[in-house]
Amino acid sequence: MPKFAVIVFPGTNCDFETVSAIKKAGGKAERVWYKQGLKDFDGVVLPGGFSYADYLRAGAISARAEIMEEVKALAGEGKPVLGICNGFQVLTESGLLSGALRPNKIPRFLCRWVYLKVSDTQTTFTKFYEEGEVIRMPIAHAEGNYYADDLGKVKIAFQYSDEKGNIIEEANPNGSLLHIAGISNEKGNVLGMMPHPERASDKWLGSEDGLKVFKSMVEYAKR
Ligand SMILES: NC(=O)CC[C@H](N)C(=O)O
Repeated sequence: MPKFAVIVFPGTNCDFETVSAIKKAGGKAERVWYKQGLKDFDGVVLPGGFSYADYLRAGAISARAEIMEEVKALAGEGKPVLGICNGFQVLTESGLLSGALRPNKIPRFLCRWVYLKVSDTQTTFTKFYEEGEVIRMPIAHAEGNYYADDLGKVKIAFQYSDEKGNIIEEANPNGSLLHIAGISNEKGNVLGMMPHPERASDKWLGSEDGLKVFKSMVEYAKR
């Protein structure tokens, strides 16, 4: 059974839920304090939260922690690396994914449910979805407005949409370029997303649409 490290920085707050979601998806998962090493893991998840209280820019300080060198090495080996919300911010700040997460268009913290269209089912984290599938999960961020000068090095995995999958202005909560909610690297083994799939991993949470992100990742890591 593949084993995943869920990295905890000072201020991370979605680590326990993320561990539960990975376990529910059939994997093993452990919380790993950022000062610990990353030995014997088949993949890494950088969970959401307020690491270093979003000081400077969200994710900027965590991205410079030593453990990120190990995460880069692991990504280079083709292993899965998933960044959720603050984790996505850490991935762009560390250069593992290109682009940046700017403050939301209306500069305030947004906490609500959104619809997403699955735009790419070829990544390590989206294989269990159908092309164009519309899913529902929560967002909770102040800096989620994805921007990149050049989209040449990324693939769009998730886009904000309406209930029917239409990519319209009103469905974009934060002003992100091309309504981007999640992107991956070219290989598809590093993915960052602003919405929280772990908060949509059980019916009693209001949706279990996010579970397939973890199932896809676990299945991939079994190979
Ligand atoms: N839920 C989160 O991970 C929040 C990320 C970050 N603290 C922000 O507000 O943008």
